[in-house]
Amino acid sequence: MSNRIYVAIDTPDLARAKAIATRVRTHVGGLKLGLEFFCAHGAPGYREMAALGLPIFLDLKLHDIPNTVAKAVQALSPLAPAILTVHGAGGRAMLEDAKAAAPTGTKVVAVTMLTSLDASDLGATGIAGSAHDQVLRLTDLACEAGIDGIVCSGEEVGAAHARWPKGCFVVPGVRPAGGSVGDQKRVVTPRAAIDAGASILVIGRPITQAEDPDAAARAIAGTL
Ligand SMILES: O=C(O)c1cc(=O)[nH]c(=O)n1[C@@H]1O[C@H](COP(=O)(O)O)[C@@H](O)[C@H]1O
Repeated sequence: MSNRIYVAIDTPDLARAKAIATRVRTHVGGLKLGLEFFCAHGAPGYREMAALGLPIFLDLKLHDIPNTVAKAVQALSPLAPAILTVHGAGGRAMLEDAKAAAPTGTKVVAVTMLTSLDASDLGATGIAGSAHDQVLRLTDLACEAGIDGIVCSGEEVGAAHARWPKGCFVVPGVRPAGGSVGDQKRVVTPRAAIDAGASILVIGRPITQAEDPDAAARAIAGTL
């Protein structure tokens, strides 16, 4: 089975982004470029990273009215990312239109509940109930909208996968045992996420902030 780790290249520094990607490339299955990188470098930076030869996960977490999201996805289409994120909370029509606008080879996945949030954060936004319930609600919505999968934490991925066996399940908020969690709140180990049904692991700081990113990526891949 191919390597399921996408390393999150969260930096505005293009030279550093390339250096990290080049160092870890043999131990990961792809690169994730998110808001920090894309706001700094846009499509030209994306293309420089894509030239390194690994699949690219473009994580822009699009969330707006259906027409705006569909036009944004269309504008990104020449980049043909392997995976593209939108927010599930954007609603069914937004998800359907995002998928319709995406190129055939691009998986569109919906963020359910950010891994940096817990139930009390959810309550503060006016949503009662547990993280588990919220993730499953948005999993059903994503499945019904006909997109390719969801993003959730390792705590919910087992239940979400059981509900949607053919979905693609992206799990960030992953930490090797004992690793610093930083701003993440719903965290599991890489092995636990895979055992529970994750299709793809997104791992950033445990690799990119390590003294030796190459060794860190190799060590994590070795646990899978
Ligand atoms: O969509 C994502 O990738 C994402 C969703 C989510 O709920 N939580 C989350 O952390 N992410 C991303 O996953 C990466 C996690 O980075 P680390 O916490 O450094 O491993 C970041 O690039 C986040 O933007």
